[in-house]
Amino acid sequence: MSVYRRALGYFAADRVWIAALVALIGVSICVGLFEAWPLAVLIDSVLTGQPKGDRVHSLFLSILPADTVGQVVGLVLMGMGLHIIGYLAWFGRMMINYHLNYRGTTRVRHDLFRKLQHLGVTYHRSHPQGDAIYRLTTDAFGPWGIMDTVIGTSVAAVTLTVMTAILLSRNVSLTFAAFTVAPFMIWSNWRFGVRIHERALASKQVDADLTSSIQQAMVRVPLAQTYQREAYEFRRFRGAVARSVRALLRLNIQEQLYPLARDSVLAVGGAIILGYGGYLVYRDQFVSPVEGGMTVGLLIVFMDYVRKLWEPLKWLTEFVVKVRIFEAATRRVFRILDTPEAITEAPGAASLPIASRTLVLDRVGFAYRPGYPILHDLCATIRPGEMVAFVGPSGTGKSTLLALMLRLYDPTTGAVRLDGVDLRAARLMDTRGHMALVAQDSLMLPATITANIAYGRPGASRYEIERAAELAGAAAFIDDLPEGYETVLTEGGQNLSGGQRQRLAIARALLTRAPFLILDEPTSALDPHHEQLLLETLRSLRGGRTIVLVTHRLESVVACDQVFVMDAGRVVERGTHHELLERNGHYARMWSGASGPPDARVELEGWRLRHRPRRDGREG
Ligand SMILES: Nc1ncnc2c1ncn2[C@@H]1O[C@H](COP(=O)(O)OP(=O)(O)OP(=O)(O)O)[C@@H](O)[C@H]1O
Repeated sequence: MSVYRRALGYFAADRVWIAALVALIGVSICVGLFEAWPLAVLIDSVLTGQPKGDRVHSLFLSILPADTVGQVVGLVLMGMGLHIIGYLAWFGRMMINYHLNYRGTTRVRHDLFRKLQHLGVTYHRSHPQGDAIYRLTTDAFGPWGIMDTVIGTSVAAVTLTVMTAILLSRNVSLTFAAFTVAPFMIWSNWRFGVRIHERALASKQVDADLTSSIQQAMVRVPLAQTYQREAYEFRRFRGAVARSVRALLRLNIQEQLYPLARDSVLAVGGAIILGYGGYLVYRDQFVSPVEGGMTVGLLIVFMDYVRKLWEPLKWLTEFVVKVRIFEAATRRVFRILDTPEAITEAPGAASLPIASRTLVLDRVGFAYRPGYPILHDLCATIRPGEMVAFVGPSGTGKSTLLALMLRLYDPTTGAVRLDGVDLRAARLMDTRGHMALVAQDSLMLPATITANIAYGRPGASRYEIERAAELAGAAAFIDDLPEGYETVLTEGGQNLSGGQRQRLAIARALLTRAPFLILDEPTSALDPHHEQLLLETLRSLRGGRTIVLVTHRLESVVACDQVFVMDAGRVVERGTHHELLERNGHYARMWSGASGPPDARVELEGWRLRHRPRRDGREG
């Protein structure tokens, strides 16, 4: 029950609209019940010249003029009026329905989107993107589905009860005759209505799979070309399209069989009413006339009601299945909303205004999975304005450590502190506001270069943006583009080279006012010329900003104030480049592995910088 209550809670703010909807539904029901009566009154009371004494006839006749022509015209106008009122009520209902649907679903989507944002990397790295998209686009309608089904079924129950009461009050045996088709109506509703619903959902799911498979295939085009797997990729695509077509065909068959079944049952129902009702009219009007007996007008009302039985029976039949489907979608939404967030802000978290601060890694340990630690007992102190580097073999936990500095994860043991404040006790926005990260993959947005650089500081001036681009070594290539800073990047920035993307990512970080610049392999895609430019920029920033560098290019760390050498998740050495060479340990071995024998390394350092092969001085 709590799922239903919670789902309906999304519409609590729309009570007035729901009340208006209920009122309009009431109008629709009344119009539906009275629609056939003007014709019945015309035939039974006006054309015969013998007004019937029952309440409905009396009601109609009381508001009509006394003369026959006036009554005929009045009844025709009433019939038209009822139709128009019925249509207007229907239109109002539909508009309120859409309105409620979109308002409620928008609230669900807002909650879901915010939650997906807060769930952060831990969640997103372990769940496919398509899953989040499906929940946001399709499952988000679940709560409205529940609301709609509850309203629709309640209306159906009321309509059916009132109709049955009216029919019974008119003629009991004909009412039973009318209801002989009800089991067939229920059966065909069950058989087709429910199936259509299920198959429509299945087809939507297959369509979602097709979309995501197309998206993946487009991403893989270069890979497929490189490894000549186009035929394989086409087979995958063909398979996904075939599945979609099969699902649609299965749906279409049911959609076309349904009206056939419905019309057949209605035809049988109409025939029963016409046959048995016709006999009753003949008996009560011609064989042995009886006051209050069956009349032609009443027969028309019966025929109309039998036709109208279909809709409420459909709602009642489908209720359980429909509501279950929407309940399942709603549960999928709530499951995300109820997922505990790995990183949360402590109640009363300390405010940490943006400023240069000392960053301390205090015996930090970390494991992605319990029992499999990546980092062990790691200590480091990074003072304001320093340029430090973490180096070490691939997979030793350097990027993980940077993620801990941004509080994308919390340490399993120990603490990361800014000026002595444990990041877990500080406001999350404040912590992250201190750090500008250039990650290994330079994520670009499908927007202008200006917008890409200014993403972390939307209010930056044109001068500041151009200055950041210049410092990152990106200004020259941007100026060479026909549309310069207004060049629109394609998805993922694929219309730029890897090195150009990397320089834009660096410009983006430089533009922020974050005191810490955290760079994960910032020169991996840069040519020697641009690598040197960047290192000069970093050196010039030293003192103003604290720079934390992760790199495999040891030339980049020569000028660092501290170099932390990591191995298997531990800091095994620390010091300046020269101190570490003196120690002749891990670092010295890494250096000699990269540059030659340790004793030749100082000379080599200068030589390598001078003689590195130049490819294209301007393109990374
Ligand atoms: N999201 C994750 N879930 C589980 N394990 C992970 C995750 N991210 C990284 N790892 C593992 O953690 C270890 C450290 O990875 P990390 O990326 O921090 O290493 P690194 O030193 O930065 O490597 P490289 O120099 O190659 O970038 C690796 O064994 C990696 O497989």
